[in-house]
Amino acid sequence: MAEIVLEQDNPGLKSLCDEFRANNKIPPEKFELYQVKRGLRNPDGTGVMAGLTMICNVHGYLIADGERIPDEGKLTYRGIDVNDIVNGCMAENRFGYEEVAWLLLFGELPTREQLQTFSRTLNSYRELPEYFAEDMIIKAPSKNIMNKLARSVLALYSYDENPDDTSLENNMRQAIQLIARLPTIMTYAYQVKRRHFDKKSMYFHPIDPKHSTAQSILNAIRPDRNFTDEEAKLLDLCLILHAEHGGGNNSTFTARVLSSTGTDTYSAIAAAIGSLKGPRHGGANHRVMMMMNDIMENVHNWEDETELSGYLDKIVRGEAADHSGLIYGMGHAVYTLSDPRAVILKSKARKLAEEKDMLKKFELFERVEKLSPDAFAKVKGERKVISANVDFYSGLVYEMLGIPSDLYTPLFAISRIAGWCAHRMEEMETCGRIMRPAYRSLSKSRPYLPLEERNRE
Ligand SMILES: CC(=O)SCCNC(=O)CCNC(=O)[C@H](O)C(C)(C)COP(=O)(O)OP(=O)(O)OC[C@H]1O[C@@H](n2cnc3c(N)ncnc32)[C@H](O)[C@@H]1OP(=O)(O)O
Ligand SMILES: O=C([O-])CC(=O)C(=O)O
Repeated sequence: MAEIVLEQDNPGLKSLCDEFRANNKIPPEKFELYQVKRGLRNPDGTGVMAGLTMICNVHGYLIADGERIPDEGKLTYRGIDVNDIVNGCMAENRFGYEEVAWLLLFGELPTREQLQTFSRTLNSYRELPEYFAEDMIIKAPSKNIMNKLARSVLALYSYDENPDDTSLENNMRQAIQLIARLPTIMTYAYQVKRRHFDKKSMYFHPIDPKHSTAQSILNAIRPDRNFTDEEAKLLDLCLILHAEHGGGNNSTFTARVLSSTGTDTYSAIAAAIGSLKGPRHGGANHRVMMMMNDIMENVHNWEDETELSGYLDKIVRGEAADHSGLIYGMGHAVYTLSDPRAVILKSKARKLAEEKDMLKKFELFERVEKLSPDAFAKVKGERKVISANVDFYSGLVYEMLGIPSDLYTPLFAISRIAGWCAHRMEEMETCGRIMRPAYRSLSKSRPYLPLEERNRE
C-alpha cells in the first residue's frame, strides 16, 4: 500500500476520517445520562464554579427559585464598574489602559505617582530583545497575527535568563514586560505580514517613549505616524473594555489551567492567545465583519427587515455566511439582556458613523442586532435571551479608525494580557492545586490483538 496523501479531498485522508468517525461516536443523550457538564455548564446554563477571584465580576443574570432571570450586564474590575472607569478617564481627558492594567495586577487604583512610574516602566520595555524582530518575526512571517503573537511569546522564553522561576517577583517581571512588548510584537508582525503576504510596503517607525499603549499602536500602524488625540483615546477605550473578564472566559481559564501546573509565564500566555483566537471567543470580532460583509452582499435591501430576518434565519440554519450556524457577536455565556462593553462600543460606533458618513452601515449592524434574537429563538427553539456581545461593534469601530482587520483580534490580546497575567498570579499565589477535572470513560475493556488477527473489511 502506498502512503496516504494528507491533502484536503484526498480519498486516503477521507478514509482516515471515516475510520475516526466510526470509532468515536458519543450519543448526545449520554451527557445527560451521566450528568456531564458539557462545556462546564450546569443544567440551567450557569457556569460550573471552578475558582475564586478578586480580580473581576461579570454579572448577567439573577437567580430566583432556581431559575436564571435575565438582567442588564454589569462588569466590575476589582469591584469598580467599568463604566465609572471609562467616565473617570474621559472626565480627566487622559488615557486609561495603563491605569486599568495596574488596577488588575495589584488590586488598587494607582496614585498619580504610581501611574506615572508604571507608564514609564511599560515604555522602557516596549523595545524587543536584540535581534528578536529579525530572527523571530521577520524570518518567519505568519498570515495570522494571533498565531505570530503566540509563537513570539513562546520564543521570548529563550531570551529570558530566568524563564522558569515562578516566584511572584519573577512572574510580575515577566507580566509587566509582556504587557509592554505585546503591542510591539503585534505591530511588527503586522508589517511583516503586509510585506510578505500582501506585497505591500513594510515600515518600522521608531517607538516614542512618551506614548501610551494606544498611541504607540497608532504610531506603528499609520504610514505617516499621524493620528488625532480623539482617535488614540477611542482606541484606549477599546483597550480598557477588553482588559479583563473574570476567571471563566476561555482564554483566562486556559491561562489559569496552565499556570496550575507550575509551568512558565510564556507557555501560559501563548496558550491563552491560542484560545482567544477561536471564533467563538475573541476571534468573533473578525468573523462579525466577515459575516456583515456577506450580509451586505446578499441582502438586497438593507432596510427591509423581512428580507434581513430571512437571511439571519439562513445563517442560524447553517445555510449562509460561513455555514457555522452562528450569528457572530451575538450571545454570551453570562450576559443576557446586555453586555455593558457592547453598549459603550455601540454608542461610539454610532458617533463615528455620523462623522464618517457611514450611518447606513451602522444602521444595518443595529438591525442585525435587533433581529438576531428572533432568528435564534425561531430556528434553534431556544428560550435563552441573547444580545450583542463585546465583539459585535468592536470591528466596526476599528474599521472606522482605519485599523486593518488583521489586527481586530490581536488588539483584544494586547489588552487582555493584563487580565491573563493578573489571573496567572492569583492562581499561583492563592490556589496552588493542579486543575484536573474528570472524564467518564465510555470505552469497554477488550483484549489486545496481534497484527495478524486484525482483519477488518
Ligand atoms: C469575547 C467573547 O468571547 S464574546 C463571545 C464571542 N463569540 C461569538 O460572538 C460567537 C457567537 N456566539 C456564540 O457562539 C455563543 O453565544 C457563545 C460561545 C458566546 C456562548 O456560548 P454558550 O454559552 O454555549 O451559548 P448557549 O448556551 O446559549 O448555546 C445554546 C445553543 O445556542 C447556540 N448559539 C449561541 N449563540 C449563538 C449565536 N450567536 N448564533 C447561533 N447560535 C448560537 C449554541 O451554539 C448552542 O447550540 P447547540 O445547543 O446546538 O449546541
Ligand atoms: O466571558 C466570556 O466567556 C467571553 C468574554 O466576553 C470575554 O472574555 O471578554
